[in-house]
Amino acid sequence: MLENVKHVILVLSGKGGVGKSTVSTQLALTLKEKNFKVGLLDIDLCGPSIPYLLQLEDKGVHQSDEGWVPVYTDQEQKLAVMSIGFLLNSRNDAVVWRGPKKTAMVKQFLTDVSWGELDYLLIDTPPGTSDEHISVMESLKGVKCDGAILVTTPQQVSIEDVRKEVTFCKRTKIPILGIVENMSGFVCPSCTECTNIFSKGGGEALANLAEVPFLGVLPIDPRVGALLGKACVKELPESPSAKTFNEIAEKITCT
Ligand SMILES: Nc1ncnc2c1ncn2[C@@H]1O[C@H](COP(=O)(O)OP(=O)(O)OP(=O)(O)O)[C@@H](O)[C@H]1O
Ligand code: SF4
Repeated sequence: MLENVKHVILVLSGKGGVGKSTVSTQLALTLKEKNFKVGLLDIDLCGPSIPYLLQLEDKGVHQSDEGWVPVYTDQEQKLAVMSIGFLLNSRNDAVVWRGPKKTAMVKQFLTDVSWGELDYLLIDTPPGTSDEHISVMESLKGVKCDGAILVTTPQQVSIEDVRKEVTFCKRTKIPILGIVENMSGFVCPSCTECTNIFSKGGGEALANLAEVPFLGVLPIDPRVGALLGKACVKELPESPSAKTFNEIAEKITCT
């Protein structure tokens, strides 16, 4: 139920493993730190990683008269989370479903979860432009979707895939809020020097080419990978990643 959800934002990536779930999770935690009421919906049915990234793997959802009650990360109920991972018996269980069943599940997530009042609902999608994306777009018809954040890494192959996502968004008329370049350089844990392992600036170049906003760069920072449930902006406030997460949150919340 999205009636009382003010803003819906999709997080997309063309390729797997580029850090889309990390960006979704940290963005949700950043918005929570800024005192917004936030929801995080993980519709990556085959590889749900949000329960792990938020250390909620032992949690389950239950049904109420109003629908599925999401899992809250905190007592004040400022961050609500829903994932297929909460419905599986074990983290080793796999979802081996065909398209129509996946589509039905995604629709159910959008219609049957009792989100309550939310300022922002972030939807972490599976990589690519598959059934799940298309069904989310269909289910979101009539719902105000603010747009999509596209996550890429600096390598050419990832940039090419995100280019397809740009085309997908334009075709399905989803506004693009901007592109984030993740794993852009490596922050050494010993001296915090940032070294560019791969080429840099591909995400920004693509953003310029596609005429969409560039939201910023996030370096590979082992400290960020290890945060698991903790907000980067709170735990590592001086880090380059915290700066970028704050900037992205500001850009999103002022539109
Ligand atoms: N900026 C970063 N610094 C350090 N580690 C990172 C960073 N971004 C992502 N990671 C790590 O890389 C791995 C993959 O990230 P994540 O699960 O967010 O990717 P994804 O794009 O959502 O993958 P999937 O294909 O499962 O959807 C995780 O172990 C995560 O902790
Ligand atoms: S980045 Fe810093 S700590 Fe890491 S190897 Fe280089 S100089 Fe040493």
